[in-house]
Amino acid sequence: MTTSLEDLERRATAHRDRPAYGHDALIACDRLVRVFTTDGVEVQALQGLDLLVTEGELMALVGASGSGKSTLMNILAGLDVPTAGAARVAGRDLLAMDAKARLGYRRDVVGFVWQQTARNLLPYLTAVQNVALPMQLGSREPKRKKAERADSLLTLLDVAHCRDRRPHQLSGGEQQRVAIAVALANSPSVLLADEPTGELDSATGEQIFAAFRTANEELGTTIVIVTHDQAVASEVRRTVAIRDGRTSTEVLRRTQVDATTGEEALVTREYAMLDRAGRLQLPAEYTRALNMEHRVALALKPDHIQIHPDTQHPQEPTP
Ligand SMILES: Nc1ncnc2c1ncn2[C@@H]1O[C@H](COP(=O)(O)OP(=O)(O)OP(=O)(O)O)[C@@H](O)[C@H]1O
Repeated sequence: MTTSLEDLERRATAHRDRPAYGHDALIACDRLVRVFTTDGVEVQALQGLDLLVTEGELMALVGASGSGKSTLMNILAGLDVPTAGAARVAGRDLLAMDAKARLGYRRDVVGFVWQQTARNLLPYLTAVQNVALPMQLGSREPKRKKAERADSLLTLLDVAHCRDRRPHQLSGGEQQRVAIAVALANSPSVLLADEPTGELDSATGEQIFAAFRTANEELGTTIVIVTHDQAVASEVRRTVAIRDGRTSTEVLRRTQVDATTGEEALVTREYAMLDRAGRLQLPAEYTRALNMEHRVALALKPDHIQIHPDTQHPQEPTP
């Protein structure tokens, strides 16, 4: 079959008119690359990472140590700049911001909660003073309004009783809940949290996760949590796994109501990410189970693609 000039023109027009990648996402990372060079040695922390997060989502990022999670979080937090690719958060281009725009971005667009409780709060300020501080640097609201907002955030996160205490007079869990209130002080579009339950026991970790859920449901804040905590990862609707500096698989969870019994059940489904070049990362446990290495056999079916081990097609002898 030959392709006419009209066909080519039609295809080119359709391609041009397609909305840009991630146009309706709040966070859009497109082939993000971050290379670190130390003593002449290059480390590719991010190797073309694609990630879309929609407004109002509460999602988790998981991955082995060194897979690039913190590198990604630092970029999204405006603390680091990618080497290549594109990243947009709430309409801001993270590669094109000058120092002033970056400062405004960190103050007004994103809030962050770090694993080390000590990094989140100033030790010589009380809880309510810690929450009020970003507001003083940020919005031009009257002082009374800011004080009211600081108190209502502490109440929302169930730490109103800690109002006049300094961080060392708070438990680890209370410190993290106050830290979430600080991160929400300037009503950011996105709240980023890097291992926020990492230093806490599992019961306290659950309380912290409940605080994130409250922030997401009550204030509509979009939340991205990096976690090793399986309990947190399995409570969110979407968990994205990062492997070798790329997003590899994604687990989506939804509640399904049985039509006859009316009972609710949680349905979980795992997906592999298809990047814009058509590359697919198969989960390591799948490829290991079927001894898939180097090459797999593909077959296109009407509604799916089959992937088989390369047993019928032995490897070409290497020269
Ligand atoms: N500032 C830096 N200079 C040099 N290499 C770095 C730097 N930051 C990170 N790396 C390297 O980049 C890779 C990704 O690191 P990153 O901290 O993003 O991983 P991670 O998934 O957050 O790991 P962990 O779960 O252990 O925190 C690692 O190989 C790390 O050694």
